[in-house]
Amino acid sequence: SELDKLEEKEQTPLQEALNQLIRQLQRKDPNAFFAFPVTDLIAPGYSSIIKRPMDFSTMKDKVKKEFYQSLDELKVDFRIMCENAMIYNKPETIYHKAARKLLHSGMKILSQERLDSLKQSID
Ligand SMILES: COc1ccc(Br)cc1-c1nc(N)nc2[nH]cnc12
Repeated sequence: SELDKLEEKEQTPLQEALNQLIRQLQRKDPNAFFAFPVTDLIAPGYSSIIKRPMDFSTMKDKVKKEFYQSLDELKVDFRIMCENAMIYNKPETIYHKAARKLLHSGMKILSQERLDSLKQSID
């Protein structure tokens, strides 16, 4: 019914774990450079250089739509997001540096040990 469509769907344990991880990762992006998609207006030619754009808002949308079947799939998108910034932006730029730093801290948050123990809590 119309009401059913409006009512929020219950989050699955996987969705809760994914959203928790995204919150932890976003805290490592204080400038919010990775909060929303990069546009060609912000970064000229971006869409012709970067084949797989990714950002935190897109990750959250994928969680909501249950596109992620595992925690590891989030790790793939996170790495792509950081690598995109290091491909498009030259090493001396603040965006390249922010991406390298974010990737480094994010890989700790998404370490195999952390994901394995989170997986236990989901099963
Ligand atoms: C959403 O992107 C931005 C938002 C605000 C501001 Br200021 C810069 C960016 C941005 N700019 C560039 N050149 N490369 C990026 N990689 C990820 N973010 C960016």
